[in-house]
This record gives sequence, structure tokens and C-alpha cells, in this order.
Amino acid sequence: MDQYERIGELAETTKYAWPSSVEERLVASGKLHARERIGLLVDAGSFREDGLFANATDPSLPADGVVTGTGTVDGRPVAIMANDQTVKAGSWGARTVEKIVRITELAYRHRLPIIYLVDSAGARITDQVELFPGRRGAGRIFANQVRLSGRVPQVCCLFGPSAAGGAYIPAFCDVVFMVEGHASMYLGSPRMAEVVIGERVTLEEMGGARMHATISGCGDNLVVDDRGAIEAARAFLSYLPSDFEGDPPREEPREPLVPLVRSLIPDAPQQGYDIHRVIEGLVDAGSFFELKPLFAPELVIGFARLDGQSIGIVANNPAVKGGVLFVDSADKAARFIWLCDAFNIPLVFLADVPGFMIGSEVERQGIIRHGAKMITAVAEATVPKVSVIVRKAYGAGLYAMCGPAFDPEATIALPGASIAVMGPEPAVNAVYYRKIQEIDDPAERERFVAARREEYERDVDLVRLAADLVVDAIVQPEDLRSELIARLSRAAVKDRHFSERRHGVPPV
Ligand SMILES: CCC(=O)SCCNC(=O)CCNC(=O)[C@H](O)C(C)(C)COP(=O)(O)OP(=O)(O)OC[C@H]1O[C@@H](n2cnc3c(N)ncnc32)[C@H](O)[C@@H]1OP(=O)(O)O
Repeated sequence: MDQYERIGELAETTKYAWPSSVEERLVASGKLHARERIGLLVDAGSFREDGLFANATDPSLPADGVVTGTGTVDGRPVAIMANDQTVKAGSWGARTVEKIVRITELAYRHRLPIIYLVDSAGARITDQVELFPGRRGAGRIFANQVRLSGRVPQVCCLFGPSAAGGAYIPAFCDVVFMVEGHASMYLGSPRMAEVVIGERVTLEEMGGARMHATISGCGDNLVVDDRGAIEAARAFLSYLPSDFEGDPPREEPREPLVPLVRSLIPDAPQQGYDIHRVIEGLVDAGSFFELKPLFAPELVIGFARLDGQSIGIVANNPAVKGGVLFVDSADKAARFIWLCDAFNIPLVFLADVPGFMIGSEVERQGIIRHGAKMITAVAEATVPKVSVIVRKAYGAGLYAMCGPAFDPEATIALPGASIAVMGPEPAVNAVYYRKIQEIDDPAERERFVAARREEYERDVDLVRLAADLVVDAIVQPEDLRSELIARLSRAAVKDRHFSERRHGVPPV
């Protein structure tokens, strides 16, 4: 066998010579191999691999357990890292780490979105001296990811474990799609927790996909299988530019299937309704791509298209907990606003918010700090932003949903909207508490409260707010879509300078 043939054969065996036991395990688990995942992700024939022969002197470690390279997705170049779970559970040896470090550096230099296809046991414990502590050890992956953040999109599809150090790759990504039943993320495995801190929990309780998508917020969306994760990654990328200086791709405009009509929004401020119906009535048909739908669902975030242009939507959902803002909803909004602002995606806020939650439980959780984080993100966002008061915006909820003080291109109200420091009931109670207590006769007390309530509502009448230039326009529901399209297209030339400084010190 000459050198040409030898190299050809080595390349083939490195890529495809999986032992039959591996093949059987993959089929039984319903999982795909790293190379099959890449094949689904990129445009056919576009993948160019680096470091195929890493550790080629050890045939038990093909490519050292990771596939890296570049390809195109919908014609746009991307960088890819895919753990090979069939090689020592996708653990990272010294060459694995060097390959991951290199692909992150290439993504930085060439401004390529990077997709991490993760299925890994973390550091290869048996090789720790070579891979763990040095300048180009595993820590370098995370240092590079932090430098990439906001420069190019970073997407994680999580197909299996991402144990210990490996859990930080998803953590630094803009989005994490987790395959339900397979994906997990944890710093210490259940086995380790039992030994070290005496805790006995299942893998799902410790770091399963559903737990992270509903409770910790470390996962964004659950998907049913490997193909679903890849489809989600491709869809996510379709809303984003390739780097922080690019414009998001445009698509053909599509009218909503069912336009926004008044009857979708109940008049009574406390009555619940699903904000998804309002979103669907505004955006291009089928374009809403919700993120974190199971985490803090009282606030809805996601990408959509308006007249073919990518937008980010931040909307209160009165169908869940009345749309009140909590610690998690504030965090969810803040990170999404940062994402949109980093990648030039205009923001539309749909406010129907009674304010932030009150009570000792949320105070202990730091609701003030978390709320301030959301308000920081809103204030710092320099992309075009439009705030729509759908029905009500009370208290600091108005600020968090990009009220007039936060430089939206416009504050638009629907005709039934109200803006106030708080709802009428608590306001009357706050101001007249003692007087109300002093009235013994229940009927008289009711009359007194009703009269004060009427005075309060006169003060915050929408026409009065428009007369005082608090709102820029009052728009009928059926006209809101065209109003948003016109205002966002005119704001495209906006000066995005914010403040002379290195960076703020936000409350996080
Ligand atoms: C920066 C700090 C760090 O990242 S420290 C890394 C700590 N990592 C861990 O504690 C994870 C340990 N591994 C596991 O829990 C399991 O292997 C997981 C990931 C759940 C996968 O399980 P399963 O699919 O059943 O595979 P398996 O256990 O049979 O392993 C297959 C072969 O891979 C090996 N392996 C696994 N993990 C590591 C590792 N971290 N370092 C070195 N080798 C590892 C196993 O020993 C096994 O090897 P072999 O096939 O028996 O030769």
C-alpha cells in the first residue's frame, strides 16, 4: 500500500469504521453519530474538516473524539464542533481541546456563527495534565467563547451528556436546544453528588433536559430527537446575521393567517388571554420562533418576521400568573434583549403587565436586582425598539417593557390601554387606607372607594396621556401591524451610540 492509499484508508476508517457494538448502541438509543448530525446541519457537500488525524497513532481515539470544521447553512458559512460520543463518551483529550480551541479561534477571525453539537463526558480524566490546566487547556475554550459572545451567534444542540466542565459550552451559547430524554447538563453527576454531599437524585432531577428547560433556564427549547435539534438550530440561525455588523437575512413577507382584532383582548384588566394570539395576529404567518417557552411562561420571547424582517418580541402573557414579572421572567427578558441588541434585531415590546411581583418570597430572591437587570438591558438596547401598550402597563412594568423613558422609537397604545403607577384598587387602598378603615358602614365604604377609583381613572385616561405626549400614537388593533412595519423601517438608520465608557456594571 503506497502513501496515497494508506492516507485514503486511514481517513475512511477514522470517519466511518465504527465497531458494530457502537453501531448497535447508536441504533438502540435512537441517537445519530456526530458525522450524521453534521450532515443534517450543513448544505450538502459543504463541510471541510480540520484535524481528522488528531491522535491518529491511537486507533481507539478516531479524530480524538471531536469533529471540527466549517460548512455552510443556507449558503452562509458557519463553524462546527461536534463531539463524537462513540469515542470515550465524547470526553476531551489534549487534541480534542486543541481542536475545539482552534475552531473557536477560526470562528472569531472569520466571523463565523459557531454551532456546538454537544454529547460529551467533559474532560478525559485520564489525560488531565495535558488538557486541563495550561494556557491552551480546556479553560481556553470558555475564554474564547466569552470573546465570541455578541460577535457571532453561538448555538448549542445538546444530544447527550455535557458533564462537569463540558456543561459550560452550552452555558456560554446564545441558545441551547436539548433533546428530551437524552440531553443532560450538570457539574457533578448524581453518582458524585451521592458520594460528596449525600444527595440521592435521578439524572433527570439533577440535570435533565426538562428540568433545565422549565426550572434552571439553562436550556432554551426541548426537542424530540437529534433531527429536531438540528432543525431548530437552522431555524434559529435564519433570524440572525452572521456577525454583529451584519443585517439579519430578509424573507418574503407573509400576511398573518388571522389578523389582530379587538375581540382577542378582553376589556377587563384582570381577565386572562393568551398573548400568543396577539403575536400571531401581528407577525408574518408562521414566523414566530419562541424561545424558552417552558421557562417563566408569564413572559414570552422569540424571533418573528414583520414584512420579511427579523424582529425580537418581548411580551407579557396575561394567561399565566396574570403576566406579572418575576425573577426568572426578568432574567429571560434581559438575556433575549441583549441577544437582539448584539445582532441588530429590532425589538417589539407588547406590554400587558400589572408590574413586578411583590412579597417576601420574591424580595428574598432579589426581585429588585433581577428587575433592574431587565431594565438595564432595555435601557442599553440601541436597536430600533417600539413599545406597544396592549392593555395595561403598571408601575416598573412600564419601564421594563420599554416605556417612554427608555427611548423607544415610539410608545403606541391600543385604545383600551391604561398606564399608571399601579392598578386602581391598590392605588386607592394605598392613598386612602386609613380613611377606608374608619368608615364603618360597608355601603358608604364602597361608595367612597368607587368615587376615589373614578377620580384615579380620570387621571390616567389614555387621551389625557396622549395629550401630555406620554404616548406617541393610539392605534386600532387592525392597524398595529402596518404601524410597526412603518416605524421600524424608518428607524433602520438610527444612531446607536449609547454612552462613553468601557461597559456598565449591571445588576445581575
Ligand atoms: C473540566 C473538568 C471536567 O470536565 S471533569 C470531567 C468529569 N466527567 C465526568 O464525571 C463524567 C464521567 N462519565 C460519565 O458519567 C459517563 O461516561 C457518561 C458521560 C454519562 C456517559 O455514559 P455511557 O454512555 O454509559 O458511557 P460509559 O460510561 O460506558 O463510557 C464510555 C467509555 O468512555 C470512558 N469515559 C467516560 N467518561 C470519561 C471521562 N470523563 N474521562 C475518561 N474516560 C471516560 C469510559 O471509561 C468508557 O471507556 P471504555 O469504553 O470502557 O474504555
